[in-house]
Amino acid sequence: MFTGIVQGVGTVADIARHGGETRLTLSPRFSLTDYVRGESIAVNGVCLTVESFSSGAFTAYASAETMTVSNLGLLRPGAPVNLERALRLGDRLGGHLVSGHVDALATVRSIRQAGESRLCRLEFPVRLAAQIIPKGSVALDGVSLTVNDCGQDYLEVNVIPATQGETTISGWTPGTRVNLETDVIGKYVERMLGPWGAGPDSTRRPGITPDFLREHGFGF
Ligand SMILES: Cc1cc2nc3c(=O)[nH]c(=O)nc-3n(C[C@H](O)[C@H](O)[C@H](O)CO)c2cc1C
Ligand SMILES: Nc1c(NC[C@H](O)[C@H](O)[C@H](O)CO)[nH]c(=O)[nH]c1=O
Repeated sequence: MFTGIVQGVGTVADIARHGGETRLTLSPRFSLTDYVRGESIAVNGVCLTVESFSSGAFTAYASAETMTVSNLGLLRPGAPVNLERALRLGDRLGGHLVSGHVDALATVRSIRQAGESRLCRLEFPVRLAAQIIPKGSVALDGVSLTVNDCGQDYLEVNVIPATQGETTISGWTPGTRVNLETDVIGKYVERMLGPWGAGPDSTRRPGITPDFLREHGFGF
């Protein structure tokens, strides 16, 4: 688990393709020394397992699925990535609970300056709409952000100067593809509500209607 409080940026040092799978070598641009083989590190919000490490870099092996679902498949040598080590029990939960399982790619549609902040609007697949709510949290490229505003296929986040300075978000431009992880609690709530959930219009299930109640013995 992670919290979406990115610890620093790293550089993609090497990309070695093995069919659809890929071995990534990543160099943190900050001090990261006490690695443990097998530990989890979120790279742009994608949970990866540390395979090997040296003083200035570590390697992780990404599956074909991971490379397809996330933007790791779009990276080129020299690209910057957000890095976060796994949450240690007892640490402050400064962001929100992030699993490191990316749900989909979102696309940056517009960026507006608002004072020193940047209002970024991104488009996401409609199937995720029920899991994204105003003032809820999302992880975008592994960064925990509050949803300012949202609709069926878009969300807007306000990126403050500190976050711009400590993450790759300063490099976003319209068209940038970003890893989106929705709030894990929203996923469970949606699943538990099952057929009664309020999905997006295109997938809406029947809901609790007077007819539904009558059919199930709640006559009135
Ligand atoms: C603890 C943990 C470790 C993971 N390690 C890897 C890994 O080494 N390589 C990989 O391709 N995917 C790994 N994944 C899955 C990966 O994060 C996932 O496929 C993408 O986030 C897309 O959903 C891991 C997931 C978790 C939760
Ligand atoms: N919730 C918002 C944040 N949170 C802080 C970032 O997650 C953090 O700065 C980053 O992970 C680097 O450590 N930042 C915002 O700009 N906007 C938010 O809504």
